[in-house]
Amino acid sequence: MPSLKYQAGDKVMGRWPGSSLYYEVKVLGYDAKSRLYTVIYKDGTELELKEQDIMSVTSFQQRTRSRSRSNSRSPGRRRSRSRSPARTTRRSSSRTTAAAAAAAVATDSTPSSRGDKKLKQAAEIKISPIQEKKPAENNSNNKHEKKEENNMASKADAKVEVDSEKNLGRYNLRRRKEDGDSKAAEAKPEEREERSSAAPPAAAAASTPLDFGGNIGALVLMLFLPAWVLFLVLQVNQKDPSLTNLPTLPPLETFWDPQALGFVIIWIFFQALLYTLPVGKVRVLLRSGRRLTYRTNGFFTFVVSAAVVAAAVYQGADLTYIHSHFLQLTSASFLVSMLLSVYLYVRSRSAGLDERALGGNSGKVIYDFFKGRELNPRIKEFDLKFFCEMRPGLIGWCLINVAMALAEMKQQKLDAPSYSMILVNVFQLIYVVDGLWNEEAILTTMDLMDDGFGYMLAFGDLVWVPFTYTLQANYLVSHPNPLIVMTVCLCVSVVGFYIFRKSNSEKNAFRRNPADPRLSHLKTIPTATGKSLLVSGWWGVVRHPNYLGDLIMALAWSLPCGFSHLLPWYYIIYFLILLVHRDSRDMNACRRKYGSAWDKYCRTVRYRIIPGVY
Ligand SMILES: NC(=O)C1=CN([C@@H]2O[C@H](COP(=O)(O)OP(=O)(O)OC[C@H]3O[C@@H](n4cnc5c(N)ncnc54)[C@H](OP(=O)(O)O)[C@@H]3O)[C@@H](O)[C@H]2O)C=CC1
Ligand SMILES: CC(C)=CCC[C@@H](C)[C@H]1CC=C2C3=C(CC[C@@]21C)[C@@]1(C)CC[C@H](O)C(C)(C)[C@@H]1CC3
Repeated sequence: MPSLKYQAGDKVMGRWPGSSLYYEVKVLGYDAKSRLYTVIYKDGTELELKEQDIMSVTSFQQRTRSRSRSNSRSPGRRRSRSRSPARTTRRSSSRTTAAAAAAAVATDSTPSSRGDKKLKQAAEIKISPIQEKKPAENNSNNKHEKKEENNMASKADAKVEVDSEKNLGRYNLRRRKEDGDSKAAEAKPEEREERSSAAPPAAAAASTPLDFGGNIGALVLMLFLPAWVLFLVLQVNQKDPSLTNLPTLPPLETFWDPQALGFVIIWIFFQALLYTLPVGKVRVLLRSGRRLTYRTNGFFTFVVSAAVVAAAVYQGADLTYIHSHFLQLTSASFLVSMLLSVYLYVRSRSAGLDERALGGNSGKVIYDFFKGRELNPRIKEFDLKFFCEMRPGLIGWCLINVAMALAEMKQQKLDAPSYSMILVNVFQLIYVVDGLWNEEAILTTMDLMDDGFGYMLAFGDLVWVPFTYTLQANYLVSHPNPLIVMTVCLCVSVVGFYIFRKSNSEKNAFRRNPADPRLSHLKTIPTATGKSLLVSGWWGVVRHPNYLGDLIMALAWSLPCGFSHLLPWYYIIYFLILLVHRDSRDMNACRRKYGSAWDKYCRTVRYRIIPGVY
């Protein structure tokens, strides 16, 4: 390994996955493809580690010394750390000693005397080979596994058993059964949150295999997506929209309207202002040693926005401007999303390695620009990705829908919006308000956890969502459709929403606090990161029950538009493609994160989105 930081045979300190504990390890080799070092612990346990999880012994000692010095200077800053799954605070057990653990050093901010004691306790790790399980044991009904996992969830201070899975060279961490107590269940919510977030950092220096066909695919998408939005926006005004009846391109100057740009900017700044107000709960996401705080005041923002818009209408503002200047508003938003993407790319060049997303850190300019390099770009505490995903476009979606209802009344000379328009408005309003009400759930989604913030999300949040998700309402303005299947629409919507909400809440609650007594009936699979996977309940039916619910809702949004044209059905077709692709991206990401535990989950829960079909 000539040009590598660590050479085979080097004695170094290796971080234990999912924790902040470092152990003395010997480097065995390096795999250039996966960019992982194979290291061996003193007892013979082998693991694969990223470069940033390894440190030379000297720099480790310097770091530990300087930390304990600064800690002894500022005792007020000490805090008890319970987030690591490998961390234990219990008395030593004769069954739980390991040579590897003897070298363990806690790197957290504890004074050295206490640190030594903690060290010993942290060393209570048992390393034993996993038995190859018979297929029957892999079954989700395996009570033993369930019990073990429940213990794991409910004990922040339980001992950890490290099992080596010989065939794959991977490891599972499991708490031991007999260590039952309910400390974690009693812990304060903030503490629980920290604990359940104890996964290894998602950000890393290395990149993952390229999605979307790499540079070329990203370039094609970057050109295709705005062109497609333009196509839809022009199509929806056609009397008879169809793939064979293409719209004519308007003169270039019609795209540009400074007033429309002004409105877009005012809307974004207004949303940004509301986002910064100190209202709502503060949520914490732990990422590569950083504490990221999020203020979840989405619902409040929605209510204030609605009140301000209502007041403006009362004062004589004409919301139908949005319908009549739709093209200009779309191009203005596109311009803003482009500028934002360039800003994001430029600032990502100075982002630290641990602040970059795995997916957009390939070194290929176009691909990285598209996917986004920085995971959670922030201006001070202002999180750009979280804000863009949850505020201007999402709330703008409802504003546009209301404008379409008013435009329909104006165009069709109606005293009230049509039933079809009301249903589309109400269904989508519920979807958006639900998203804002459960805003903290977004912190466990792929976008926040794994994807960088670049063109894809900037364009998606600011252009795609507000200007294409409103297509059904926009279509109804000039294509009235008498509603004959009201009850069917309502039933489909309720079923979809129920599945969507229940499954998302189940996963979110589990990720926030695996020891939640309301989830104690669920079966889980432990993984080497310390996090577990739900294998019963909604997540035992299919691997993405939330996508299933979302798709069923999408059906309910198109039904009120009737069957005269394909255009209002475009959303469900697009959404199916998006979610199938998203599902495979997530499958790959989870396989990388959880290794054999993920394969086991997939063997147990065979279908991805639609039970019995896919
Ligand atoms: N309207 C729209 O345009 C869109 C809506 N959505 C909706 O947004 C929501 C979020 O979607 P998305 O972020 O894609 O995906 P998910 O919310 O499904 O998040 C996927 C993550 O959940 C965790 N996970 C997966 N399986 C399990 C399991 N068995 N037990 C516990 N955790 C598990 C994994 O992360 P980890 O283990 O690290 O926690 C995985 O990476 C969905 O409801 C989706 O329908 C999504 C895209 C577009
Ligand atoms: C084609 C293209 C540019 C794709 C970009 C994808 C984005 C449009 C979507 C990625 C994930 C999203 C989510 C929502 C909106 C669409 C995007 C941004 C979401 C905010 C909608 C409301 C839901 O309740 C939600 C909060 C679960 C959801 C989160 C994911």
